[in-house]
Amino acid sequence: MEIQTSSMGLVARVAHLSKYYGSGAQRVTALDDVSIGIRRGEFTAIMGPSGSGKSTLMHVMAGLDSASEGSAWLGDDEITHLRDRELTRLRRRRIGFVFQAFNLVPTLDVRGNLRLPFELGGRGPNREERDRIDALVAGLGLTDRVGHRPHELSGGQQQRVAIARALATQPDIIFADEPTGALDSRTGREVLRLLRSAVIGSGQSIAMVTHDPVAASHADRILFLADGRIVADHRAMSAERISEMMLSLEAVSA
Ligand SMILES: Nc1ncnc2c1ncn2[C@@H]1O[C@H](COP(=O)(O)OP(=O)(O)OP(=O)(O)O)[C@@H](O)[C@H]1O
Repeated sequence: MEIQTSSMGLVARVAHLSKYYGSGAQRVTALDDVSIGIRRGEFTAIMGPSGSGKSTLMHVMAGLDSASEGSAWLGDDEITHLRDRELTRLRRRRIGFVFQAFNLVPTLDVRGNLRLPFELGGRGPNREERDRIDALVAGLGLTDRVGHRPHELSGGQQQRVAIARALATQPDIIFADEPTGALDSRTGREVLRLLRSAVIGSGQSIAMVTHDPVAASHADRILFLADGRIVADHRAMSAERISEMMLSLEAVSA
C-alpha cells in the first residue's frame, strides 16, 4: 500500500503508526505499522471487526491517545509529540467530535451546548459565529428546541445538537465514533444524511468509526481494519458489499 508522505489534500494522516497496550506477555498490538491519510472534504468510514483497532486509530489521529511508534499529523502539523495542553488547544480549535452517547452537557440547554466550544476557548461566539450557530439550528430543525436541555430531547435530536456543536467551529475534521449506535435505523439514517450534507454542502471532512454497513454505505471511502492493519481501502460501496467484506474479515480474525 502506498505510504503518503505529504499532507497534500490530506486533512489527517498517520505513518508507520503502531500502538501497544501492556508489556511482556500481556502486550496487545492494537495498531501494527499503519500508514494512511484521510482526504480533505471527504466522508471516510473506518470499519473492521471488534478489536481490530478502529477506536485506537481514531483516538491517535484525534490526539486523544498517544502513539507507541510512528507519527500522526493534522494537516501539516505533527501532533505525535505535542504536550497535553497543546493537544487540548488543538482539539478545541481544529477537531470536532460526535460520539455514540451524544456527550452533551446535561445542565446546559441546546444554545448553551452549542456555545460551549467557543466558551471553552475563552470567549463566547462572535457575531458571525452566532449567525452560523443560528443557521445550523434552523437547518437541523432545532429552532423550537434551543431552550431545552438534553434530557428533554429525543436521541435523534440530541445527536443533531452534537453534530451542530461539532460543525459550529468549522473544524478541520470531525471524528464520529459510532454516531448512529444508540439510534433506531430511521433516526440513524437522518443523522447520516446530515453528516453527508455537511461534506457536500460545506466541504467538511469527516472520519467515522462504525460497525454498521448501512452507516458506512453513506461514506465516500471505506477503510477496513483487521488485526491492527489496514487491509482494504475502497471508494463508496453498497451496504450489501460492505457486509460481505465484514463477514470475510470476521471469519479470518475469528
Ligand atoms: N486501554 C487498553 N488496554 C489494553 N488493551 C486495549 C486498550 N484499549 C484497546 N485495547 C485492545 O486493543 C485492541 C484494539 O482495540 P480497539 O478498541 O481500537 O478496537 P475496535 O476495532 O475499536 O473495537 P470495537 O469495535 O469492539 O470497539 C483490542 O484488542 C483491545 O482489546
